[in-house]
Amino acid sequence: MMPNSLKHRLIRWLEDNRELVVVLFCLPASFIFSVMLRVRGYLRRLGSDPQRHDSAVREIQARVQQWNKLPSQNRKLLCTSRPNWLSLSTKFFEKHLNHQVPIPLYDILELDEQNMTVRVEPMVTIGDITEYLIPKGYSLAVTIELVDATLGGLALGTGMSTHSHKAGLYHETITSYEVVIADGSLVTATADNEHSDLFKTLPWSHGSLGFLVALTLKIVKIKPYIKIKYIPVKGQKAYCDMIRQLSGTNEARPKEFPDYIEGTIFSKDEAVVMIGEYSDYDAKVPVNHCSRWYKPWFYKHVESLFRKGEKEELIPLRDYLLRHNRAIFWVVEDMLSFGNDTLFRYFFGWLLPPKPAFLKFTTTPGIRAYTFTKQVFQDIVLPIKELEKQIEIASQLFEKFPLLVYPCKIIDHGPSSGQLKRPDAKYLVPGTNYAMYNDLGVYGVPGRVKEKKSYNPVSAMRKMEEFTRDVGGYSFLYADIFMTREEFEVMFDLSLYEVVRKKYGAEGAFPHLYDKVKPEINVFEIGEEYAIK
Ligand SMILES: Cc1cc2nc3c(=O)[nH]c(=O)nc-3n(C[C@H](O)[C@H](O)[C@H](O)COP(=O)(O)OP(=O)(O)OC[C@H]3O[C@@H](n4cnc5c(N)ncnc54)[C@H](O)[C@@H]3O)c2cc1C
Ligand SMILES: NC(=O)C1=CN([C@@H]2O[C@H](COP(=O)(O)OP(=O)(O)OC[C@H]3O[C@@H](n4cnc5c(N)ncnc54)[C@H](OP(=O)(O)O)[C@@H]3O)[C@@H](O)[C@H]2O)C=CC1
Ligand SMILES: CC(C)=CCC[C@@H](C)[C@H]1CC[C@H]2C3=C(CC[C@]12C)[C@@]1(C)CC[C@H](O)C[C@@H]1CC3
Repeated sequence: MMPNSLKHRLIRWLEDNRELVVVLFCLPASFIFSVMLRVRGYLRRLGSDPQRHDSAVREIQARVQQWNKLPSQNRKLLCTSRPNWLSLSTKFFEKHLNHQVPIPLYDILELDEQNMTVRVEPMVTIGDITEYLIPKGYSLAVTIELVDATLGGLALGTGMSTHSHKAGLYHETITSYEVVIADGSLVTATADNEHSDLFKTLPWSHGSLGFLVALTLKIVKIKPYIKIKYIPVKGQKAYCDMIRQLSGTNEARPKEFPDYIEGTIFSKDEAVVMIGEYSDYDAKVPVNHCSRWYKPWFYKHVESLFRKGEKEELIPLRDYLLRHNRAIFWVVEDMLSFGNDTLFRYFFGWLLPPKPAFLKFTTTPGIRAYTFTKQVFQDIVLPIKELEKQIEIASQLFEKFPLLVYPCKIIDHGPSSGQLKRPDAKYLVPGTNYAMYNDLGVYGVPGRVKEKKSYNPVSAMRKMEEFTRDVGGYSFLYADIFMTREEFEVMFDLSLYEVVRKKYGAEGAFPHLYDKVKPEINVFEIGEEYAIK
């Protein structure tokens, strides 16, 4: 046993030298961890066999049927056995309190070039599908930027990308879900079959309605490059108006929209707006392999354009899609302040990013409390007409820049059409059935924490959530939420969801959505304890 004084000295040393610990321990360990996961993925692919899909699904059905035979007092609620640390959520849903069913479904089942769809098993990752589709000249209509996200997790959570002003949220690109429901039967839900109610409520359901065993997604034709134009803009109104105009929010809409739109807001008054188009090689435009290990972090490169001025570049498509991977947007900056220094990049840049799964795997209760009290990881879907207000409130509450803005179409599917409330009529784009929203991404250590100014994470986040509810927005549910159940039910429309839960026997079989996504820790208690007074 180590004496207490020595233990405290060691902890103190680790805290005072934490960047050294990140470089000498976290990054190499995370790298080895990633290699091990890659080898596991490779071995899994070697033994993969799409023909086995039906028998694997029968096995899942059999397990659910066995669960049904258990005496009711022994029946814990169902969830998948995917370990928590693999999931791209900041929370640790308490799987050990549930009955876990393995979903060993990792195969791409069928590419249908006629109908421009791909049928996949739910555990296929964004990394797998881009490796498969891009060489064939396709990509998903909404390709999320994190290689580890699974296509099933995104379907039952949500997803968005810089193409979402055209394609909408990820679930708008799903044409069918194959689901094992609570009695063990297999149903296929599409927009217009007898399970259309299930189809409408599976997005944002987080595994609270059944086990997803396959899904079919729309794909789009691509070109090898994205021709990207960076436009540095000064003045809040100027950059907000530009993003709205480019994404087609205003009545006077351009005929053609850019394929990709992104805004990175560096201060209240400065942003770089990026527009990208699919492109073939063009000798007149410089090529930037921006995802290579020695290249500046993407958002730093973008920031440098304030000095250099407007610019056009060709980025190979995969490099573009993974442009934010090495710095996890700007999350890594707060762990490693010198991570973007030239020398570090050339010698150690290949060690980045620390794998989110590794960060979760090594999270102790103390780190978990630290992560949600002294850091903020939030993506919030808000009406783009309120962009100025969003920036004002987020910067007041968190003092954290950059902020990420992705425009996103929210389609009005009519009354009671799923968990997403209908967009308010005042936000609808005239002459269309959709409103233009945007993701506002806030990531990292709030300025107030860095400067040791008073900061209460719970009241800050609750103010942000209140604003979100007031304007009819939605919080991404991978992130910590601070809402009570009543407030949650104001943000989301659970009317059809509750009907579907009853109809498909999910009540008493799967946890309720709110219970699935609320933080596993008492945020109010811990938030108070850690608040900077
Ligand atoms: C061993 C280790 C593991 C880490 N794991 C994660 C992780 O899982 N997720 C993540 O987002 N970042 C992780 N980090 C990075 C850490 O969160 C960053 O260093 C932090 O963002 C620093 O912010 P700051 O400079 O504002 O901290 P400060 O405000 O200066 O930090 C406040 C206090 O908390 C301590 N502290 C900070 N981070 C940790 C931590 N993770 N464990 C224990 N004490 C800490 C600091 O040393 C300091 O005493 C880890 C760092 C270390 C050394
Ligand atoms: N750009 C973007 O849009 C991004 C979005 N995200 C978010 O990350 C999450 C996706 O991460 P990922 O790690 O892939 O997914 P997760 O493992 O976090 O799964 C998300 C939810 O879906 C459930 N689920 C997953 N697979 C199945 C299945 N086959 N059957 C039933 N339920 C299932 C999980 O339930 P269970 O707990 O039972 O496993 C969990 O509640 C989403 O919430 C998404 O919103 C993350 C990064 C970027
Ligand atoms: C661009 C959009 C729409 C979303 C990007 C979301 C990401 C920034 C987050 C998704 C999962 C998040 C996690 C973390 C940081 C932010 C995300 C990558 C952590 C790595 C933060 C540190 C914790 O210890 C583990 C988290 C895992 C999930």
